[in-house]
Parts: sequence; C-alpha cells; structure tokens
Amino acid sequence: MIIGVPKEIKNNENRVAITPAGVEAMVRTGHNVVIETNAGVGSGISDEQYVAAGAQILPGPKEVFDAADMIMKVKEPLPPEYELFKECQLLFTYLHLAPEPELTRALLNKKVIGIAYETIQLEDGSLPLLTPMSEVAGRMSIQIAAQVLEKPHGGKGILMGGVPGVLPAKVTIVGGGVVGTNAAKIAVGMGAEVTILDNNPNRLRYLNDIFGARLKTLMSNSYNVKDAVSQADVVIGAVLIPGAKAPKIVTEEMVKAMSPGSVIVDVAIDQGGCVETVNRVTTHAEPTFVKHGVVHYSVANMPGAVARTSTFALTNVTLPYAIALANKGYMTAIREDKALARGVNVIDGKVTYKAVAEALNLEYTPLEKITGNPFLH
Ligand SMILES: NC(=O)C1=CN([C@@H]2O[C@H](COP(=O)(O)OP(=O)(O)OC[C@H]3O[C@@H](n4cnc5c(N)ncnc54)[C@H](O)[C@@H]3O)[C@@H](O)[C@H]2O)C=CC1
Ligand SMILES: CC(=O)C(=O)O
Repeated sequence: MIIGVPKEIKNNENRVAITPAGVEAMVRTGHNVVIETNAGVGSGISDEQYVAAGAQILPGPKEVFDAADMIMKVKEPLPPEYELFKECQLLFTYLHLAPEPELTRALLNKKVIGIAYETIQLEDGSLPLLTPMSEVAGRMSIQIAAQVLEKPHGGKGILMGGVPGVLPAKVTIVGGGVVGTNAAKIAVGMGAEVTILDNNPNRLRYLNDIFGARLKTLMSNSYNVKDAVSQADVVIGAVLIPGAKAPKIVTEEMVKAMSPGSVIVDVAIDQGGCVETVNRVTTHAEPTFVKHGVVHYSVANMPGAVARTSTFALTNVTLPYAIALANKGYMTAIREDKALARGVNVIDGKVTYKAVAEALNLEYTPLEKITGNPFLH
C-alpha cells in the first residue's frame, strides 16, 4: 500500500502524522510512504530524516493525495483539501465530523473511507487515539489560563497559585475525563483551588481517590454547574460524548454571572464546544475573544503548539492501527478489530457513526450492513 502524509495546513498546526520510526516500520512491512516536503519541520523532523528511514518526499499536497491509497493526517481536512480526495481513498486522522457538515458531505461525495482517531474505542469505553492529545490539551489548558489571567492578556490579574497571605485562583473543570484530570493535575500542582464536575459518579469516585482532599468533586447538574461557574476565575470545558456534538453544559446566563476578567478555556471546541458563549473556533494566532467581560479561549488544535511532544505522543498510538490497516486492508482490519471499527465514521458514501449522523441530521447506516459483520456495535 502507498501511505501518504501531507503537511498540515491548519493555523499553527505543527504536528505531523508519521515519524521516521513509523516510516521505517511501514517500509519494513513492504509499504511505500510518500511525504509532502517540510511536513515534519514543525515537529523538528527533516525531509532527510524521512528519506533515511525509507520515505519518498513529494513537492505538494496534490502529489501526495494523488499517489496514496491511505492518507494519514493529524487534523480534519480543511476546504482546500476537500478537492484532493480520491474516490474511495482511505483517510486516517482526527475528523470531528459532528460540527462539520461540509467536510462530511465532501467525504460522502467521494466515498472516502474516513476512520476517525477520536472514535476508535476500546471495550472499556476509553479512546486510545484521543487520550494522548487530551493529556496534552488538559495540561496546556491550565498553563494557558494562568497566562490569560494576567492583566496584559485581558485577565483579572490573579496569580494562579496566589502567594502567602493571598488566595489562589478558583478553577472549575467541567468534565472529569482525560482532559479534566490532566487539567486538575496542573491546577492542583500550581496551588489553585480546584473543583471538578462530571455526571459519572464512578469518575468522581476515581478523582476523589486520586486527588484526595486536594480538589473538590461535584456531580454535574445545572444547579451545581451554575454555582461552581459563578465563583470561578477559570472554567475549563472538558465534556465529551464520543462522536457527538458537545452538549452546552455552561450556559450564557452562567457566563454572565462570572466576574469580569475571568477566563474560559473550552477544550471541547473540537466537538463544537461545551460553553454556550463559545460560538467560534479561535486560532493560535488569535486565541482569545471577550464576551460578557470574560476572556474566552477556543483553539481546536491546542497540541499543535507543542508539536514535538504531541507528534511523538500521537504517533505512538496511531501507528499500530495504521500498520494493521496497511497490512490487512481496511475491510479485514475493521472486521477483525471492534475498536478500529468504531473509528469508521463514513464509508461507501454512508455515515456509519450514529452520533455523527444524528448531529448532522443524516441517515445512519450501521457498519455491519457494509462489512457483513454483526458483532461490530
Ligand atoms: N481543543 C483541543 O485541541 C483538544 C480537544 N480535545 C477535546 O476535549 C474533549 C474532552 O476529551 P477527553 O477528556 O479525552 O474525553 P473523556 O471522554 O476522557 O472525558 C469526557 C468526560 O465528560 C464527562 N461528561 C459527559 N457529559 C457530561 C456532563 N453533562 N457534565 C459533566 N461531564 C460530562 C464524561 O463522563 C467524561 O468523564 C473532547 O471533545 C476532545 O476531543 C482533546 C484534545 C485536544
Ligand atoms: C484531539 C484534537 O482535536 C487535537 O489533538 O487537535
């Protein structure tokens, strides 16, 4: 199989979908890898390193898409990439289709086989290809909030950890999964007063076991969210229902009740955002906007800013699945691996992930109708 890796084009997206180690592994198993020139520079990987590992460098995205049977990317394709898809091409990347009707249409029109990193799901419910980037984004969210709280960045001028004799910042984290837990680690470490809300009591028990008295856990319901948000200097949005558009847990009324110069980091923006006032995706170039006196941050590719760390963390987990797809072909690979099968969002011009179909009001086709495998869902 020919595996193609284009350079990412999202604003300040410095990650790349394969490392030289990945190239070497693919080549060793008999595949060819073509990579767009300079695709790795943002992550500190040169064309020469890729060539030494066995890849061929191509001059532009068109050459890569034209040559490849399987495209490996990091972020969802952007409009200039839609016209590059080949009919029935395999696309392995983050897709986040629920808030992206035009991308979904483009994939359906070209009958692209779209396997989304973020919906590959193990039997225990975990999302192994989302986890490392959620670890990165969760940790970053507090670093970012600490900076935005500073007066020159529009914040109210509070030091996250306070100083002896002066109280620290109050941080409210909505969603206690991977992002939420990693945000809590950093916030607690910086000395903030942290409250974390989730609607899964088992998750709250786990957080209580891990953090003990260093943070407060609270059941997520609108009464508790309202109370915790109104008191917060920082709110981190970290809710996820896999594949679905994020529910708006923090409402506009709740944001209005926050004091001026408070900060919201809506990490869940890649699924549409879980804060009602976050009505747009921002970029690393212009990361914040102010609404109701509160500074909002809603960058959908946060890990792209720490690309060296993120590229290696991401490819550590994507490579085994990519190798399975290349070695077996997508149909056998998804028939043999339920977790991978859950990643299939679109195939053969049909939407095969229920939450995506529901979010976009499109017809849902169970994957087993295409694979003939009854066990998949
Ligand atoms: N902006 C960015 O650059 C990045 C965004 N993300 C996104 O961050 C979001 C969170 O990801 P993870 O933490 O990995 O997901 P996760 O699945 O580990 O955690 C989500 C948590 O939300 C909880 N939840 C669901 N409904 C809730 C409700 N009504 N109230 C409170 N909690 C609720 C779940 O119980 C779960 O614990 C996702 O949308 C993910 O795609 C992840 C990485 C980078
Ligand atoms: C998960 C995601 O959207 C990202 O890493 O950019």
